[in-house]
Amino acid sequence: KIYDDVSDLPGFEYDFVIVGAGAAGNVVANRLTENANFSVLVLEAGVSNEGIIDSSVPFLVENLLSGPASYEWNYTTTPQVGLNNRVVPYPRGDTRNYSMHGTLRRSYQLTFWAAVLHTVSSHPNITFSVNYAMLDGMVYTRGSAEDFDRYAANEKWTPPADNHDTRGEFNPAVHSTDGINSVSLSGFQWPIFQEHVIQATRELPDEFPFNLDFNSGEPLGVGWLQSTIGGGERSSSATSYLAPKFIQRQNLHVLLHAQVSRLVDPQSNAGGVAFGGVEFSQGGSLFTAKPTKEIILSAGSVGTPIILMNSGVGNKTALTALGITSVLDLPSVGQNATEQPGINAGWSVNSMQTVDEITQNATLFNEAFAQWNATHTGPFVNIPVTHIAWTRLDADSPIFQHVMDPSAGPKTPHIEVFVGTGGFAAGATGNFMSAGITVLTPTSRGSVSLQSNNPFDPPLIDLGLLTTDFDLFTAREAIKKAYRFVQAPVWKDYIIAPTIDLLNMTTDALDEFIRNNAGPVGHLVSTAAMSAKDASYGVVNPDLLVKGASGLSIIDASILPFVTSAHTQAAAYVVGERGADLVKQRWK
Ligand SMILES: Cc1cc2nc3c(=O)[nH]c(=O)nc-3n(C[C@H](O)[C@H](O)[C@H](O)COP(=O)(O)OP(=O)(O)OC[C@H]3O[C@@H](n4cnc5c(N)ncnc54)[C@H](O)[C@@H]3O)c2cc1C
Repeated sequence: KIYDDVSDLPGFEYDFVIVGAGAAGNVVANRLTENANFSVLVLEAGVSNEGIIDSSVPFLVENLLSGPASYEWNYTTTPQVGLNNRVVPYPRGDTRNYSMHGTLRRSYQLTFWAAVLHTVSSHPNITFSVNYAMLDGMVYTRGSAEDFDRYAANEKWTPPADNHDTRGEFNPAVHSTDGINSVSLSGFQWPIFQEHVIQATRELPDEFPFNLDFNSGEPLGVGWLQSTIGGGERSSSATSYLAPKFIQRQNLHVLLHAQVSRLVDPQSNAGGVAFGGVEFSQGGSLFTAKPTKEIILSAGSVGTPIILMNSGVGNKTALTALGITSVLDLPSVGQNATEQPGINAGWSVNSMQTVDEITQNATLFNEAFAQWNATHTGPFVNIPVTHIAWTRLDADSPIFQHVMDPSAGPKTPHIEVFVGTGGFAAGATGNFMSAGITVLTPTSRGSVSLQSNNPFDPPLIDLGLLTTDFDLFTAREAIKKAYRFVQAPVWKDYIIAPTIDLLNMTTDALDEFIRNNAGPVGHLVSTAAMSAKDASYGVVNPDLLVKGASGLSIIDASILPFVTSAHTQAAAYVVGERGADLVKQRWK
C-alpha cells in the first residue's frame, strides 16, 4: 500500500526499512515482498507519479525538470573548476511544487532532449532519478559486457507503440519478454532522418558501423534507441516494480513525503555497529521506523552518503569538525563521485520532417498531445532521439601516452553521441538535428559532503567535472567524432550549417566552449563504492553490507565502483535485483 500520511501507517516496526523509492529501491521492495513473511516499509521523500501527466507522456519528460513546477530537490553543485567555476544545478526529486503539477503547460518549450538527458548548462546535473523514479529520460542502455559480466533477465521486451515491423532494429535473442519493466524501440518514426542515420553507417562503416543491438553487451557502433516505455507510456521502477498488483501485497508499505534525516540508536555488537532506527520527517515532525532485520539505503548517489554522514558514518575528522559524533570511521563515504560530462551540438537542416514542426507550433503540439491522450500513439510516445552512436578514442590517441585507458576493455565505448531530430535552443525557429555528446569514461572524481550538522541542509555536491586532461581531451575528440558522423556524404543536402561551428575553432577556443557549456548528465555513481572485503577503501563489501556495520546494506547506484559506459538506470536495476537476492539469501 502507498501512504501519503504517516498517521495512516499500520506501525513503525518492519523487518526491512528501505530508504528511497528510486530505480533500485523499488526493485528491492518488490523482490523482498515476494516473501510473504517479510514486512517492508519504504520511506520516500518524493511524491506519487499518479496523475502526473508529464511523467506518463514520454515526450514531455522535460517538463519534469524545468519550470516552476519541476520535480527536483533544487540542489546546485559547488563551483566547478573544470567548468570555469560555474555553479550548475543538480536536480533531484522534490515535493514542494506538487500541487502545481499535473496539467500540460502551454508555455512548454523544447530545449531538446539532449539538454535534458545529457544535461547541459541549462539543466546540468543530477543524481536521482527522481522523485519516486518517474523522471529519468527512459533511455535504456545496459553498458558493455565488459562493464557488466552479467545482466539479470528482468526486462520485458515490448512492441513499440506504433507496432511497426522491428526486424533489423534489435536482436530478440538478447532480450527477455517476461520480465517486469517494459523496454521498447521507438513507437514513432522520423523516416527521412532515420534513413540518413542508417545510410551514414553504410558510408562510414569503420568508424560508425551499424550495430543491430547495442544492449547485446557489445555496444560499439550505431544502434536504434531503446527506452523504458511500454504502450507509449513511461515504464519505470515506480510503474513496474510498484505496479498495483505488487502494491496490493499486504506486506509492502510505501510512505511518501517522508524525508529520512539519519539512522539512530547505534549499538556496537560482534558484527559491527547496528542502528536501531531510521529517523524521518513529515509535516515538520520527526518519526522513527525500526527494522527488525535490516536497514537498506537506496537513496541514490547523493541521498545515501548524506544519510550515512548525518548518522556519523564517514570520515571521522570531517564529521567531528561539523559537530557530528563519529560512529564508524569510513573515509570513502561520499568520495570517488563519478559523473559523465555532456555537451550538445546542433545543425540546421533542410527538412520539414523534424520535431521542431511540432514544438514550434501550438496547434500541432496540442494535436499531438490529444493523440497521445486518446490512443497512446503519435510523436509523444517517445523522445525525438532515434539512435545512439557508441565509439572509442582512436587507439593511437596521444592521450594514451601518459594516461591509462580508463574503459573496462576494448569493446567498451569512451564516447556516446545521441542523435535526434529537433533543435535544443529554446525559442529557436527553423528545423534542426542535434547530438548529445557524452564522455562515458571520465577519470575526474568529485565528492558529496555535508556543510553542517543539520540533516536538512543541502549537501555540497562537487562533481569534479572535467578536472583531468583525459576528460577534456575526450570531450574535444567526442565533438570531432560527432562532426565526422555528419560529414558522411548522405548528410550533404540535408544539413545546412552547424548552429555553432565547433569544428573550426582553435583548440583553446574549443576548450573554452566546452568548459562554458558542458554539464553533468545525471549518471552519478560510486559515492558509497563497493570494494573487496579486506580493502582499506570503499564503503560496502561485495555482499552490499556496509563495512564495519551490521544490518545495514546499500542497494543503489552509489555502490558501483565505476560508472558503466552507458546511461545508468539499467545498472541500477541490476544492483537492485542482485542486492535483493543477497538480502533474501541472508534471511532465508
Ligand atoms: C534528469 C535525469 C535523466 C536521466 N535519464 C536517464 C535515462 O534516460 N536513462 C538512464 O539509464 N538513466 C538516466 N538517468 C540516471 C538514472 O535515473 C539513475 O542512474 C538511477 O535513477 C539511479 O538509481 P538509484 O536507485 O541509485 O537512485 P534514484 O533513482 O535517484 O533513487 C533514490 C530515491 O531516494 C529518494 N531519496 C533520496 N534521499 C532521500 C531521503 N533523505 N529520504 C527519503 N527519500 C530519499 C529520492 O527521492 C529518490 O526517489 C537520469 C538521471 C537524471 C537525473
